[in-house]
Amino acid sequence: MATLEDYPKIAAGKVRELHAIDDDHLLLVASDRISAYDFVLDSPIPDKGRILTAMSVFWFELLGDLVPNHLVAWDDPRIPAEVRGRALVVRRLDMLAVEAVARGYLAGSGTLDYNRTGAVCGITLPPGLVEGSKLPESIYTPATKAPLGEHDENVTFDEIAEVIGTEHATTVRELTLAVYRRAAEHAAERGIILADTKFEFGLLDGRIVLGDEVLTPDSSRYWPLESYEPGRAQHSFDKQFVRDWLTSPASGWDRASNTAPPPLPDEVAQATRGRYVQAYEQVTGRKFADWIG
Ligand SMILES: C[C@H](c1ccccc1)n1cc(-c2ncnc(N)c2C#N)cn1
Repeated sequence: MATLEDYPKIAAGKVRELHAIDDDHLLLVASDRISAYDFVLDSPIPDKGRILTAMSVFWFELLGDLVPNHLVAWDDPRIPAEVRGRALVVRRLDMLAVEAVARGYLAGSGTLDYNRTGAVCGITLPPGLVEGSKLPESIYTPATKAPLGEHDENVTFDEIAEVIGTEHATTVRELTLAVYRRAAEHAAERGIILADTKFEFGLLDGRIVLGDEVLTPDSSRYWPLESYEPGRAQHSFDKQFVRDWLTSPASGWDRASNTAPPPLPDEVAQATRGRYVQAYEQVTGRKFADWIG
């Protein structure tokens, strides 16, 4: 059985790592780390890596008829025991330099751009929209990847086409919107608003293939349908307990101080685990207890 040390680390994000298995395969590892307010917290959320990995596997299977993907295996002897259930064997792709974002609702940087310009990524939106507004139709709002810890930069379709070519830029836009719309419809039927999501695509033998994690609460905004109310920041399905505790007097933390947040109380970490489990079971109809690792 392989161990993680056998696989050289080739990339690291805030909460994930990417290792090389061989020339054609990578190991995509999800940790139990959680980030909030642009900080990676000291406190892990038990099983977060396994839950989000199980979610990606579900979505890859559900959406496989819309777009080919890089997933090779999730239960495989190449996966070290220490990361089993929170690691995927994936095909090595030639990644396209675009953060392929689809938005069905106005939030975050989308609201910021809209308030400044009336548009997002060059797409003019109707007047009168507010934080959380549902858009008349979902839109493609690509971004360029920023260095670790900085926010990606929203750009226009033409700016992306300059970088990856019009043909690939067009295919990425079509796939991003089609996959998001299908996923958002599935989630909405199960009481979860998928407000937006970010995909990464790569080339494999000249074909465009969906990579990375997909449609997880780390790559998407998950809002509980029952508390949806345009005009304010929406409750995060998974991160709201963490945000509420960190911004409460109980934490003793001052968000404006730009100092690292304190560790979470166990009950906040456990309640957050519960929200990830609930999101998984609500979206997939599967029991997390049945997942490996
Ligand atoms: C942004 C993301 C990342 C993940 C984990 C940690 C840091 C970054 N990433 C994914 C690849 C990548 N490269 C080639 N083939 C692939 N199949 C993938 C994937 N997935 C490169 N970077």
